[in-house]
Amino acid sequence: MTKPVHILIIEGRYYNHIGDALLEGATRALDEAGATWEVKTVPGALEIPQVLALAKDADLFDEGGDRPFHGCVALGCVIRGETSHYDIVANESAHQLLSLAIRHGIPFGNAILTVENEAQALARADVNRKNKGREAVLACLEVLRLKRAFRR
Ligand SMILES: Nc1c(NC[C@H](O)[C@H](O)[C@H](O)CO)[nH]c(=O)[nH]c1=O
Ligand SMILES: CC(=O)[C@@H](O)COP(=O)(O)O
Repeated sequence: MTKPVHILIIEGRYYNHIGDALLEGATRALDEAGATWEVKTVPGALEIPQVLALAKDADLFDEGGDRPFHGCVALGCVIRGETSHYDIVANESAHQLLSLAIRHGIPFGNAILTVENEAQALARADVNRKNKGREAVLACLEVLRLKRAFRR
């Protein structure tokens, strides 16, 4: 029997209520796909690429492993403040995550919201509205499907 797809969710919890909604959307989508997952929680978006790098260094994406991860989904929310810090957190988190994903062939879906205000964040996290947690899961699973197809 083939093992179910196993996904590493790394979530930044800078805004807890937004995080709850993103995680609900992501895990529901994984359930529907018959996938399993493990969640690692960090304070903010800038810690998410660090954890993905550490997981890669620990060989957790190695298909030969006992319980490898087949992909990664990042959840988080960056809301613009008064200073330029927003640009660093928003751009660096996305850039570093994509770089790691591409360099190491890790199927990856990004639901780190980058928004102007809380209302925009709520609309995008809410499972009954834009449901970006789900969108990131579906993107990750689609890249995994293509990765496997390329190897055949
Ligand atoms: N302002 C936001 C942050 N900032 C925190 C950083 O991500 C990081 O935790 C801190 O600089 C310590 O290294 N993080 C978010 O996820 N969202 C924000 O809006
Ligand atoms: C995106 C952020 O880091 C943000 O919360 C920072 O706010 P500020 O620019 O007002 O310090």
